Amino acid sequence: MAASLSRSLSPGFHRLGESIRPTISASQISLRNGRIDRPSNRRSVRITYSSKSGLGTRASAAEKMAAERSGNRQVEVFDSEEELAVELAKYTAALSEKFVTERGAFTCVVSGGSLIKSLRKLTEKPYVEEVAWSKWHVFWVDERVVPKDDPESNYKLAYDGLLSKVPIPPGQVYAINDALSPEGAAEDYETGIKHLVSNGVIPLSTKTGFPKFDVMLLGMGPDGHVASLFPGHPLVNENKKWVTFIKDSPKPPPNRITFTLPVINSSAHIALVVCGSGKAGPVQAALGSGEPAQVLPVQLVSPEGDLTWFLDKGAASKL
Ligand SMILES: O=C1O[C@H](COP(=O)(O)O)[C@@H](O)[C@H](O)[C@H]1O
Repeated sequence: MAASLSRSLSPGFHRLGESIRPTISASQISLRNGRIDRPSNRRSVRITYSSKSGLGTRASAAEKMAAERSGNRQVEVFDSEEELAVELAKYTAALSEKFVTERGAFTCVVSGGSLIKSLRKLTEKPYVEEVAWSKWHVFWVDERVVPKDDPESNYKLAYDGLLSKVPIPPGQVYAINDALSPEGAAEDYETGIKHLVSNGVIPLSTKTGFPKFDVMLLGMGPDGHVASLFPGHPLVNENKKWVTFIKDSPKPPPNRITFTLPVINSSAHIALVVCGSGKAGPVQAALGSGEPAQVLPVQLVSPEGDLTWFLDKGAASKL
């Protein structure tokens, strides 16, 4: 496992519970089995929903079990990506404070893609100075098996956009070994996580026996893929491994490793961050009344902890 950067220790962050939300008309939102909650002092629409997924009638038993998990589900819709980014930084910093206070470490899993740009506010004041970066442990939910300086590398994306700008100790940034084959890199990443489980950095879920990360900050592709789990691909059904590989990714590059759904769904918190009207269809399938031709991976994201959707108006336009 590789590491990437180093700087000094920062004091803890103390902003839990503060709230600044953007404006959107509640009349723009409707949701099957959902409830719109818009207190007068809030500037975004918050939707709390009781239906755990939009799986419809085609769901398998495993899919329905995932849909029955018990954490809170919340949807936040923002007027713009800029406003979403402000709130995402606040959410992430608050979770960092919570877990650092509770257990002295914060395990944060990131995806690649547009998510990283939406984390940019963490590199600005007050977060850059006040978050307890020295306690962070950073992982990738998926990674392309390419060199770390390749433009396709999720590590490079995160390094350039976030990790090079905040003082996380290099030994706590867990990149893949890109010198290995996809099979080897997946096995190596899983071995590294097992080591951190045995060290007590990552707990195991008492419900599932899979590693329980504090937060996963996930993006979603326009086809409804999350991590490198693509619609209709057999990897979606992997239920034993923690990390697996794909050599025929429909989105280039073809060679990738990815966390499996049981690991994703064992998380304490998941943020699904989705922007743009090009992604409104899968958002509708997961949260609204859409019935896609096949079950989409995003519909199977159902953590035992809390799930918060961060949507801009475009992504929420079909709700
Ligand atoms: O290939 C990937 O795509 C997804 C979605 O990316 P986006 O740019 O459409 O947000 C990303 O979440 C994943 O980590 C990445 O490997």
